[in-house]
Amino acid sequence: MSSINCFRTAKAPLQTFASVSRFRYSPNGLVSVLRRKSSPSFVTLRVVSSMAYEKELDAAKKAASLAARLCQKVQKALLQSDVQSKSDKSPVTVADYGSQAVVSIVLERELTSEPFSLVAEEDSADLRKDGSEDLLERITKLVNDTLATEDLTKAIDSTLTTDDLLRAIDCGTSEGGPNGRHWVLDPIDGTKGFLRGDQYAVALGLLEKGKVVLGVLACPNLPLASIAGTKNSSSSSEETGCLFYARIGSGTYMQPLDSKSKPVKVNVSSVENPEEASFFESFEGAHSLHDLSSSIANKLGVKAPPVRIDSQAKYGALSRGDGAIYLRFPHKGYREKIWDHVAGAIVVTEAGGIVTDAGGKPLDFSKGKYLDLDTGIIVANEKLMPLLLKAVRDSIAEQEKASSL
Ligand SMILES: Nc1ncnc2c1ncn2[C@@H]1O[C@H](COP(=O)(O)O)[C@@H](OP(=O)(O)O)[C@H]1O
Ligand SMILES: [Mg+2]
Ligand SMILES: [Mg+2]
Ligand SMILES: [Mg+2]
Repeated sequence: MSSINCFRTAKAPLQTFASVSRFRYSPNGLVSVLRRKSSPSFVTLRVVSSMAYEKELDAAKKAASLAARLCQKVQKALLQSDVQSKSDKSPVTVADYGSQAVVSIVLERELTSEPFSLVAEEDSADLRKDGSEDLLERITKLVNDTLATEDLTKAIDSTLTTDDLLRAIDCGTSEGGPNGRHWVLDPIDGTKGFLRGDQYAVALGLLEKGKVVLGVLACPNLPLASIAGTKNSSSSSEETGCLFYARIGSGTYMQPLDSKSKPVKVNVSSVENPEEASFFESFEGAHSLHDLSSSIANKLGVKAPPVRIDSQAKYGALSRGDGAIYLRFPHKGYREKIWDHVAGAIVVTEAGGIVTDAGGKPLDFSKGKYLDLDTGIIVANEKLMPLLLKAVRDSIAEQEKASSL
């Protein structure tokens, strides 16, 4: 077992190190593992910096909050004509495109010093088709109005043209992958929830060499108060609008979306007895096998009915302990996208939760746009996870046996 002198900043110049192998996470921030040429078994962990990604996080919070402001405006005035159905039949709205443009413009202006790679859900193909001119004008106006409400460090020298808008939307065509730095954006996660007037989120994360290093979730319709015990949170009349954010090694925080009031550090539920636990799942039965989730919950001994809400707002609610478990089992053949989970995953893990696939493997965001995983995604705290994994295994085995008869 190689001895590791933890967290001493490497004194020797880098060339004496044979290799700087993969990054590791530590309470002190991102560390790199350095192996000396002279004694490869002796490694030095170098704290890359406990303040790593601070300016990226500030930019991400600003971008997601501004994009959420645009979405709130559209949701309020949502006209049926704003709903376009993309070739893949999922409804896409003016706000989806506007939100993606705002995020890429703000990130590019706030982080000028580095190459900018964005993996995002939307692209401009439908907006470039004949007959989309009016829609394009409306989105451009919406984005200009939204940007004008914020003093960006690099002021926008002139209002955006429709070409600028298309370019901003198409910034998001990176494929991601295991090398370098990639922003990952879902401009509106939970489009169906958005159209229904329920939960949705602007979800923005950052990958460094395939690992999530920061995430922001802007959840305009999520109540600031806990939604524990509610069925799907949309009936609440309390103050709504939450911004969750997390940076590797630095915990998860939540603040009201529209105010500068002090953020509070949040932690996942500490429930150890499954009978006292509650679980979250997709509102949409088309997105997750509700019967499998309920059989797992029964096996686990969970008494409370599921809380069904749209989008990664579920990860935000879990990070502050509103529920203890999240179960997501897509129907056969569906491939999860990384933008549906990057931001939510780190918001939960930095709040003390565990996010894995149904086989207990951590999610691998380094393989491009898709998450190839075993069956589904499960989230719980450290105490419940072993029990949950067993209940998942047993339920899936039962279902496979029943379907083979
Ligand atoms: N058949 C399916 N199975 C699982 N997820 C699906 C799905 N069809 C769409 N989704 C994804 O589920 C996301 C919403 O998650 P949730 O079900 O938790 O609300 C959608 O994000 P968008 O709304 O950004 O398209 C979409 O990417
Ligand atoms: Mg979609
Ligand atoms: Mg999504
Ligand atoms: Mg989306």
